[in-house]
Amino acid sequence: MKRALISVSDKTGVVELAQALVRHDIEVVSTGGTHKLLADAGIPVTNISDVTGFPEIMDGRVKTLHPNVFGGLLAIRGNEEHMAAIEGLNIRPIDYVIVNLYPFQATIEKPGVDFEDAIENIDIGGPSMLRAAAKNWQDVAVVVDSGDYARVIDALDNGTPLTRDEKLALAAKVFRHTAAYDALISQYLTRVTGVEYPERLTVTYEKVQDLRYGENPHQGAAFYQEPGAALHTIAGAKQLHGKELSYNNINDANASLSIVQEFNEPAVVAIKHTNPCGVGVAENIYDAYMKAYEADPVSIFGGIVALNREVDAATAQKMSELFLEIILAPSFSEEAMAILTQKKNLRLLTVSMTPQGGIEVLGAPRTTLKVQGGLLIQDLDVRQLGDEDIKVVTKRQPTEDELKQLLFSWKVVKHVKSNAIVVAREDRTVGVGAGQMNRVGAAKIAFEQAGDLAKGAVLASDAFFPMADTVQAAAAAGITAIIQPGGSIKDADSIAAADEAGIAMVFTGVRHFKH
Ligand SMILES: NC(=O)c1ncn([C@@H]2O[C@H](COP(=O)(O)O)[C@@H](O)[C@H]2O)c1NC=O
Repeated sequence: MKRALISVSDKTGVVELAQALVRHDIEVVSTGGTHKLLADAGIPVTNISDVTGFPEIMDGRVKTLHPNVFGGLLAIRGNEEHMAAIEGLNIRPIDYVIVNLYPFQATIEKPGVDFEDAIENIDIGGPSMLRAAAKNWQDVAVVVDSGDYARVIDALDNGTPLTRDEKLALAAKVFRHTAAYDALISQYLTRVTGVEYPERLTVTYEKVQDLRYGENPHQGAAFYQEPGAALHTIAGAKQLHGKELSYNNINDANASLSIVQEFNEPAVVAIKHTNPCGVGVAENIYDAYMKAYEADPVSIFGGIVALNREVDAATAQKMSELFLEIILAPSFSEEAMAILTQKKNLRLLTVSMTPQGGIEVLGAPRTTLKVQGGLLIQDLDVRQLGDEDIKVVTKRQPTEDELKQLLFSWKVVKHVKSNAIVVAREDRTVGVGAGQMNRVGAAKIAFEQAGDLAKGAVLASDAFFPMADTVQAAAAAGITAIIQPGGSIKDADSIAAADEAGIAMVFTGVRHFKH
């Protein structure tokens, strides 16, 4: 008689599976809680203690860890020595293993999780059984995912046995599962022990969805999320309407979210190719949108717009006049939904607006960049300016109004690809120069876009000026105040150029490269 061992924490669907096994004369063996559930459902089930000859001990820390179990799992059926060994010891083969693990992830995601509770939720016996069965995959069908129960039931009921490929696929799934489980434990303990950049990086991501393609149609792609990805991240966003998100949509929406989360006041960000083409802040979301729109009415076309307040009817109406790929906001009013859902292709996403770098389960938020043969990983750039960072280096002090505009432009320039220059006026960008190989080139693009609006505007630069040319160009364009990190050996030249033009310039001592 064949044997199945069932030991599951998540008991979804397990009664139906056990019924099918029993229907086909397969003996079911189970551990405490699973045994009780199956017995209560009227299913004949053997207690694991009758197999091991031991009671479950130490609050379940040891229940299946026994040669009578592992011999039955690991014996290669075609190996005479193996079979003689287990037979001599009165160990019976186990042909099916259905196991899922203690809920470690759910435990560490509980607010204020207790360390002892987390440790107790590290499953030992379950992964051991899964790995043993998966190693012996040709002889043991191993099921870790309740989504695979239907196929096992079908195999039994319809006489379509699991194929070699299916059994190998089930085993591969097990090793992905146990590897991810251990990765999560190691990440948690890495955080608890305060190790910032461990000697070995063990991370795990879960698939959210396959994507139609990557950055270009000839590239395959999928979207994965961090376990417990928080609600305020793009992975935690909820899609209310529209076509499936694309690779570029997700990347752009992420960029828009990162910028809009910089602001506490009502703010709107329009994004093209991960760079902001318009950012506006105001007392209400409609005005903020109009500022972001007017910043660059050309580039916003086909763009992604993030708002940090509920989208109301008036703002929705205005946005519906344009072709946009995505609108992302904490919420949409009913009227706004009625207006925007008329646009079939427009994607509507809700995301909570907790500032970036908010609650994280597995430690400080980081950014990663895949390079050939490796991975660059760094802390997220969440450095905010304090009063102590602002150093006026020119003869002229910025006015209060200029300082406000400088701080606004500084928040934006941090999110623009380097070399980055942002030209801004009253709480809106008017020119953005992104991703240029030289700084003055980025400035020229920003001035050209700003046109006459550059006169009397302010300028932010993500890194220092290597020479005075950008300040001279700014003076010619009519810029009145500049914010930049400082730190060039030629700072004195830039300061002199600013003084000559009557420009007020502040150094922050903070650089915001973004590549
Ligand atoms: N210690 C052991 O020998 C052991 N054997 C199985 N488990 C786990 O116990 C859980 C099922 O327990 P129960 O059937 O009592 O509800 C499963 O998640 C299984 O992975 C064990 N628990 C933890 O390590």
